[in-house]
Formats: sequence, C-alpha cells, structure tokens
Amino acid sequence: MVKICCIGAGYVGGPTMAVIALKCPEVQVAVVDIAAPRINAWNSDHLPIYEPGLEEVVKECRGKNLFFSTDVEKHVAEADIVFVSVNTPTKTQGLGAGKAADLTYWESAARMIADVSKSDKIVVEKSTVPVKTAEAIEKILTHNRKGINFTILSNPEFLAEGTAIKDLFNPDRVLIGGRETPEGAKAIKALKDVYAHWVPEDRILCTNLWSAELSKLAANAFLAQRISSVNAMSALCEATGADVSQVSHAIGTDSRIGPKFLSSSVGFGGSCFQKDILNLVYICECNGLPEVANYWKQVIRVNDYQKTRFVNRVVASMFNTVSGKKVAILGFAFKKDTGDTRETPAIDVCKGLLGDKARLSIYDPQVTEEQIKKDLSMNKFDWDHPAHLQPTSPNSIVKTVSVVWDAYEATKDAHAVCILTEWEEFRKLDYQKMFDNMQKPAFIFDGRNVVDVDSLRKIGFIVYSIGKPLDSWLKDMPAVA
Ligand SMILES: NC(=O)c1ccc[n+]([C@@H]2O[C@H](COP(=O)([O-])OP(=O)(O)OC[C@H]3O[C@@H](n4cnc5c(N)ncnc54)[C@H](O)[C@@H]3O)[C@@H](O)[C@H]2O)c1
Ligand SMILES: O=c1ccn([C@@H]2O[C@H](COP(=O)(O)OP(=O)(O)O[C@H]3O[C@H](CO)[C@@H](O)[C@H](O)[C@H]3O)[C@@H](O)[C@H]2O)c(=O)[nH]1
Repeated sequence: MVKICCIGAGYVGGPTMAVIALKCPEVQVAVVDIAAPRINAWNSDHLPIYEPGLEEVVKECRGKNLFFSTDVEKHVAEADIVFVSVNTPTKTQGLGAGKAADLTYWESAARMIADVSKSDKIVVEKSTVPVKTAEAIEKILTHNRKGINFTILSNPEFLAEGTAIKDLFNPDRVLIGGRETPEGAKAIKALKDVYAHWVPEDRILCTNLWSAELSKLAANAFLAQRISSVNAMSALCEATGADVSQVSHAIGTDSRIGPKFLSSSVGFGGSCFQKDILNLVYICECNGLPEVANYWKQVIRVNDYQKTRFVNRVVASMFNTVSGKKVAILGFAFKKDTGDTRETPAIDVCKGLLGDKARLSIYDPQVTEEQIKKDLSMNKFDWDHPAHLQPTSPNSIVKTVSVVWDAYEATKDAHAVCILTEWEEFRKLDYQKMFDNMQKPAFIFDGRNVVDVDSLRKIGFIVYSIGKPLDSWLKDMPAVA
C-alpha cells in the first residue's frame, strides 16, 4: 500500500489530501500539523475551514484511509510520498522584507524529514515557493541523508477557495515538475499514477522543476493582472460615464481575451495573489531584471489604489467625514463561499474608515467576531504564520467595531452600507426595509457590483457601484485617491 503524508493541514493540505484519499481508496493518506487545535477540528464535526463539498469528502474517508494527526514524525517516517504544504509567508524582517518568501517553515519541515526518515522518499513541494527552492531543499535533504534517497518534485496547487473541491475533482491541469534524470522520471511517474486515478492523462503536465515552480507564480500574476486591469478601467469608467460591466462583457466576448476574471471589485484579496506577486517581484530584482519587477509591482499598486479609492469615495460622498457615523459593512471574507479573510480588501477598507473615525457594524455569514477583530488589529503579513505564532489580543482600534449576525442589524440606524463580499444573500436583501431603518441621506457603496443600482435609486438610496456611471450626488463630491 502506498503511504502518503502531507505536512500542513491547511486550506491546501486538508482538501487536496481528502480528495486523493477519496479517489485512491488503496492509498493511505495522513495529514499532519503542528497546530493541535487544527488537527482536532479536522477530526471533529466542525472542520477548521468552510469549503462547499469538503465535509462530505472528509466524512467518507476519515478513519478509513484518511487520517489527521499531530504525530508529524511518525507519519513522515512511514510515508513513501511526503507532500509539504506549509505556510510560505512574505518576510517581514531582514533581507527582502515586504517581498521575499519566508521559507522558515519549509526549511524546518525539510530538516525534520531528513532527520526522521529511514527509507527512500519522494518529497513534493505543494506550497507555493520561489523558483529554485527545490535546489535549496535538495541540499538540506541530501546533506543529512544517511544513505537515504530523496527525490524532490514540484506539484503546485491551483485550487481556488470556495470552489476547492470542484477544482480538485476536475482540474484544468495538474502540474508535476521533476529533475530530468532516471530517478526524477521515476518519481514523476509515481505521483502521476496517483492523480491518474481521476485526472485524464492529457491534463497531467510534466515539466522540469523550475518551470513548475515558476508556472505557479506566473499563473497567479496573470490572474491578478486581469483584475487590476479591469479595476484600472473601472476608475476610467466612473470618470467617463462608461459602465465597467458592459466593457468587461464587450472585451470578454473576444475569444482571445475570454470572459473569466474580468469582474471589477474593491480589489483582489486572498492569501496568494499579493504574496506570490511580491515574491515574483523579488525574484526579478534578484535576477537583475528591474523593468520586469516594476511591471508586476504595478499590479499590486493598482490593487492598493482601488481600495484607497473606495474609502475616499465613501468619505468624500458623506460630506468629507465619517467621524462618529455608523457604517455597515456587509461581507468581510475575501470572496464569497469561504470564511477566509486573509488579505481581504475588507481589512484595508475598514482600517481606512476607522482612520476617519467611523463606527463600524460588520456582518459576514461565515466570519466570526474573533477573526474580524483579530484581522483589524494585526500587522500586515502577520496572518500567514501557524496559529500559535499569531498575535492574540485585539488592540484598542476594535472598540469602535461591532460584529453582528444579521445584515438588517448591521444597517439599522447606519448612515451608509459598504458591500465588500459578493455573497449571494446580499442580492436578495429587502433593501426597502433597510432604507426605512437607516439615517438619511442613506448611502450604499457597492464594492462588488451585486446590487441593482436603478431599483435602489428608486427606493431613495444614493448608490455608488464600482465602475458604474455615477449618481449626480457623487459627481458633485469628487474623491481624490
Ligand atoms: N490557500 C490557497 O488557496 C492556496 C492555493 C494554492 C497554493 N497555496 C499555497 O499553499 C501553501 C499553504 O497554504 P494554506 O492556505 O494551506 O496555508 P495554511 O496556513 O492554511 O496551512 C498551513 C499549515 O501548515 C502548518 N505548519 C507550518 N509549519 C509546519 C511544520 N513545520 N510542521 C507541520 N505543520 C506546519 C500550519 O500550522 C498550518 O496549519 C502556501 O505556500 C500557499 O501559498 C495556497
Ligand atoms: O473577476 C474577478 C475574480 C476574482 N476577484 C477577486 O480576486 C481574489 C482572488 O479570487 P480567486 O482567484 O477566485 O480565489 P483564490 O482562492 O485566491 O485563488 C487564487 O489563488 C490560489 C492560491 O495560489 C490559486 O491556487 C488559484 O488558482 C487562484 O485563482 C478574490 O478577492 C476575488 O474576489 C475579482 O476581484 N474579480
């Protein structure tokens, strides 16, 4: 029986291993983590992450060929294939701070693999890492190897949160990179055999190690670039009277451009895009390519501009001050169908409004009060570390923030509503009821284009919807980003 162990029971390790266990009943899969609460949650009825379809898959396999454990060393020692899916945060200190990937967790996992192994192993990079990381990992493994053979593969993950199970069941492609040696080819085949249980052969792409590592960073850079491009257009739409949804549709029908990933928003969030682009920028700089670095840096700059532009629009529209005013925030997760808040644009928007002394009432169907308060008190990049290394006590900024479990409660007596996540339920709210219970003039700032602007204007709201033709009220109160 092939034994797989995955180090890191997070958003990637948990779902990917659960799907491998489901699709390969004869393979034994152990997912291990240093965070005991996370492992306990995986073993309970309340999984540590919300992801449609995940619970069913876990329940089907858990205890049969899928195990969650804190006994990292035991399961690594027993495994034939070890996936490493630990955090690879942005460095906050020292060389490359604010850009380079921090490989502390990866390195400590590699050292532990070298220490506890008693048999040959394939070690798979599942985390997103800088190109050429495999070379460093190989050095750590082989330096301590005691006659054991380690073969390293790169198998980056392309799942998106909220659709992780769908993406894993039916991936556009699985990418496996390995050394162009007989051992490398043998290891690639072993991993390919796992995925071939359910992924068609022509969708399993095999490349050299560096192409696989770089393709992951390149894919995220290209995806984020589309969003920054459409968001840049949204500012021009507002200035000219064009409608960004119509522009997206018009350009997306060109088959060379395609319709996906052209939805204008308050900015992209999530644990990956910003981190991976910063990492790419750093690699370009280290390779003496400042023009290439600047090109990609601009994707992040436009994303920051979009969030600032949104906050400025809110404040400028409300007579240039939100001091003491109640502002309802609908949606805090970085996208719908997830409870994940990592790098969510809601953090920057809320911090911007709090900076102007607003009182916030926040509602998100999947995010807890504890998480929101933690996010609003944390420093940039602190979130991407194992739970026990994150700050715990919220600071004073969160005193003017309340978190409620209902959109109507959040908007009661509010001066304005900001929609920051595109949850389906926000399309179906009773906006008349909401309007009746708000201060007047009542404002809606839709950062996700979920509301029907015309019907809300008929109710009496002053509506701002990103990239849409401006209300005459807003035209008279220009926001300078
Ligand atoms: N979240 C996504 O959608 C996504 C998609 C593709 C790739 N990635 C990449 O995958 C990697 C993991 O991302 P994630 O979202 O699953 O992160 P996560 O924070 O949810 O999970 C990482 C887990 O690794 C554990 N860990 C860290 N060091 C460890 C060690 N030495 N031994 C055992 N466990 C350890 C942490 O406790 C944590 O539970 C990152 O490199 C990320 O960029 C993420
Ligand atoms: O047209 C769009 C599409 C997305 N977004 C935003 O972009 C962010 C990222 O969305 P998405 O890519 O769907 O989610 P992630 O889970 O961050 O997935 C991305 O990052 C993962 C981690 O590397 C990759 O594996 C995935 O392929 C890649 O899509 C979210 O804030 C979305 O709201 C937009 O603003 N407009």
